[in-house]
Amino acid sequence: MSIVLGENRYGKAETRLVRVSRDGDTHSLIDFTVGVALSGDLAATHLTGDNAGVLPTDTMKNTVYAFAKEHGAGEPEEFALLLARHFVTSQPQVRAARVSVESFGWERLGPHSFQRRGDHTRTAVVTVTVEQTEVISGVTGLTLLNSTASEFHGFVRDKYTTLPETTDRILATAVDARWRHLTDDADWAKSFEGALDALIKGFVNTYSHSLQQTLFSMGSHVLRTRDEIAEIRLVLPNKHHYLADLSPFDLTNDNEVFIAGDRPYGLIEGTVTRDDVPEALTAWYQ
Ligand SMILES: O=c1[nH]c(=O)c2[nH]c(=O)[nH]c2[nH]1
Repeated sequence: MSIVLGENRYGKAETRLVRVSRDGDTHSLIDFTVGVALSGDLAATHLTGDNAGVLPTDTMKNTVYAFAKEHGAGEPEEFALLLARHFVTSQPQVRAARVSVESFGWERLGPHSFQRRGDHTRTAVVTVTVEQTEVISGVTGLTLLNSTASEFHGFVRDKYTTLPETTDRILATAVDARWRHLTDDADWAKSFEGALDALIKGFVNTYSHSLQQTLFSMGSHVLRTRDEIAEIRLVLPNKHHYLADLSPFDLTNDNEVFIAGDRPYGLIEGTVTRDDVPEALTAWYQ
């Protein structure tokens, strides 16, 4: 038996970047958390401690800030592409760079005043290898609720099943979605807004018999409306709302008073894809 080094990568996680752009008294704001992970010919440092091929993670962090000054931060996908391409083209031992960006929205309150938006976070993950580039955009924490138009019945029952069937329930989730682009060149802002709108419309306009059905409908709606997107992965927690039992107080409850559940929660996950698109790079699966 011999012991060998398996897959590895290294980088700087969660570099916090705020970039202010000044146009006279009117400022604009970009707020990113950036992750960099590099892989390639890095066996020596693991096997012998020879660091000749190791670009320090501290340098990666510095590069994020220097690029924000030199190039501006721009759209998350654009900034991630710039950084990933830089590491692959400037470091011969680096074969792949994965740059992730979480972008936090700030709503304008005045020329130089802002309010942090808490309703969702935009994400981008770019992987650049010597041969290929892959751009994944996404959203997390997009919380949606339909107070009706949701049923759940006809499911399997065994001796442990207690869940009552329902033809009218609250359906709520916090959407965590990632979608893979067909190319590395798009109007990223427009594409994101379009995909977000399609996800929301898909949720709102689906009469649901399960969160699984809603997932497929949301994903399909994105692919039908956005030609530049190859496939989409959705992770949807089922934010259960339980009907409160008001019978001890001689009160009826016609789907009006609910207990918002916390844990545990159902977790519905799925990919919706076009059947004619090329295979994803590994970044998709991480
Ligand atoms: O939409 C749902 N899908 C399920 O698989 C499930 N399971 C469950 O208990 N409630 C629900 N709701």
